Amino acid sequence: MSKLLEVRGLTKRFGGVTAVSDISYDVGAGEIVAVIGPNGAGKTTLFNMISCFLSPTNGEVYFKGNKLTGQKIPQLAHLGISRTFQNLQIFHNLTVLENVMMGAHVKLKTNVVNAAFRLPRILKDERIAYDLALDAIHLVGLEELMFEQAGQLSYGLQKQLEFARAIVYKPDLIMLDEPMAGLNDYETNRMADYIKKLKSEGSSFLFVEHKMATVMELADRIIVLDFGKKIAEGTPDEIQQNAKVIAAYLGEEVV
Ligand SMILES: Nc1ncnc2c1ncn2[C@@H]1O[C@H](COP(=O)(O)OP(=O)(O)OP(=O)(O)O)[C@@H](O)[C@H]1O
Repeated sequence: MSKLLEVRGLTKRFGGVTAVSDISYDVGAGEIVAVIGPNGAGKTTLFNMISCFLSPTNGEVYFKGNKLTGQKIPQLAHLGISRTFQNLQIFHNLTVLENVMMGAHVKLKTNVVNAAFRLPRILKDERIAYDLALDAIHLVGLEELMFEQAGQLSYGLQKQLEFARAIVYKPDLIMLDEPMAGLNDYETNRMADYIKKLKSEGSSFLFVEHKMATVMELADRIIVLDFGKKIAEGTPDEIQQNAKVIAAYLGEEVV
């Protein structure tokens, strides 16, 4: 499996606290990799460094063989990476369709001058954004709500909307920060189905998640953090039998 993402020796210190310590791993093309660990283990800090929201104290990340560390955040979409956040980042006063189209525009070349003069480029981009948005809305089954204001949706539907926005420009790597948090069992299963469907079409995922049943069901490989360090890496079966992981995190009831 060819390497899509390479994380090399990432470390982050906040004053005296080492939140992430010398973490390395890869994500292969078409692979689903989960990062798990107790609260405060460093998962979000690691995610933020990979997605260029935070500069590492040490270490680097490569995407498709090119250095990702140091890139500007808007560049990520052009490189083929998207991410969601623990706290939803959708526009409550815009419709579902407008929210998802905004996700598509991140990648399209539309700029303010083109938009103001309605140059042909913007009309073409609008059309592309609309078509991409419809595909993404269809995937998550929000067609009937696409003209509703996002703020009117339930939390579960808002999470589906955020997911649709993250995948709208068909990124190669989709980074999800706790995609199942706050979802009921039905919504969790639906979200898992979207992830599996996109994987079957070639997308790769890196996700942080606390719901272990989902992690074990979805992940090809799991990275386990504890106190900022990687204490294990392996398949779901290997991780469930790993004594260090059981002691630090999983506990006996999950295994
Ligand atoms: N901006 C910051 N300044 C100082 N310390 C921070 C900062 N961000 C994170 N930390 C510390 O780094 C450590 C790792 O935090 P992080 O949020 O990455 O953990 P996490 O595994 O994502 O936790 P959770 O599962 O609760 O989301 C914690 O000790 C946290 O207090």
